[in-house]
Amino acid sequence: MAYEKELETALLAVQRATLLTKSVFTSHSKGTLTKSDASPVTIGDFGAQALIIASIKHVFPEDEVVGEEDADDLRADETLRDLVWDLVTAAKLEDSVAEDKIGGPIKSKDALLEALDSGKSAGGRKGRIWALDPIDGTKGFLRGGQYAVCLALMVDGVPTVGVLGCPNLPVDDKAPLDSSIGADADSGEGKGVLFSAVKGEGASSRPLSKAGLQEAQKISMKDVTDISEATFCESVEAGHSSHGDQASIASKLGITKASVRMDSQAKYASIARGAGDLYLRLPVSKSYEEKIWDHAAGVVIVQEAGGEVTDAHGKPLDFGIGRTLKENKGVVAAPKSVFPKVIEVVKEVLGAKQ
Ligand SMILES: Nc1ncnc2c1ncn2[C@@H]1O[C@H](COP(=O)(O)O)[C@@H](OP(=O)(O)O)[C@H]1O
Ligand SMILES: [Mg+2]
Ligand SMILES: [Mg+2]
Ligand SMILES: [Mg+2]
Repeated sequence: MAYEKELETALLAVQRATLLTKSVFTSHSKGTLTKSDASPVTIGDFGAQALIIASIKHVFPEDEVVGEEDADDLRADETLRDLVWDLVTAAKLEDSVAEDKIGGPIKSKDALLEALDSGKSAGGRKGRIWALDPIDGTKGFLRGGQYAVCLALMVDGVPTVGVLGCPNLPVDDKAPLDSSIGADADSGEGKGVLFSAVKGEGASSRPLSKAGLQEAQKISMKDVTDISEATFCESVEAGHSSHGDQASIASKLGITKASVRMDSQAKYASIARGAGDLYLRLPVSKSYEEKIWDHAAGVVIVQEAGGEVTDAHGKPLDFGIGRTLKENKGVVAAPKSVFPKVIEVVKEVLGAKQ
């Protein structure tokens, strides 16, 4: 199997970091700050990024990382730094062999800051670069809804290994999606999944565990024959994608079921396992550039589960031009069989607005 060590490292790193985020949700104040773009960030985001980068650098010291967060806020605030330090030292996998594989605990507060600051790669078309979103859907995380810990290895600008930790999705790949999934999904019995894919080798899911890795099972998208029966997923946040355009597209496709709204790349995971069918993310603003860490892992998982993903104009997403998808606008993901129909209608709806 290709990229075996990369996949194992990514799975263990994401598993450990996802446990950290759960511990923030249940027992700490979330230490929420507001970033310069007015979006929230928490001690969970900082802790998860530091732990994942430390894991990657332990196994693959030469690899670069494009990570969403950095250590500026922690360098400026000792109390915040101490909170994150307590979190990362408590987040250990119970299986010591697994924990050792990703380097064991972070050694010092300086090492914590260094790891957190090692996600500053500019990205690019050459070599091995990891794209990391320590908590995707921070707003969902704060609400007790869906969120995901997201990590992908890009090789020469192409997402090649992808892992998503989704603590609030049901373990059962067949569990039906309904609108409550995005609203009140706090982790309980039967929740918590790790999704993964390696290019050319299919996609899998496995239950999240506190120890080593559980056994995986293959996942695939649903074989949609009648598009009007499809379930479509979209963001909870109206500021992240155009609910209005998405409703028009669904209506033109003959879809009568309400959309399932959920935060984060849990949307990619949910369509990849066939719980939903389509993911529509139509832009709300002309100037916003989608970030590579918001999509890289989800895209390879959907592709390997039998789906196609492009931007709203039908252009392939180009992950090789930096930290953002600046040559693309919006995202559309669907099973291959119905993708041409979906993108035709997306173009129609966008065209009518010109
Ligand atoms: N105007 C905008 N358009 C599209 N995406 C946006 C946006 N503003 C923020 N985002 C991104 O939307 C992500 C969440 O996506 P979703 O709506 O699918 O949950 C955020 O990730 P973070 O939560 O990691 O910051 C953020 O990067
Ligand atoms: Mg963010
Ligand atoms: Mg994100
Ligand atoms: Mg994030």
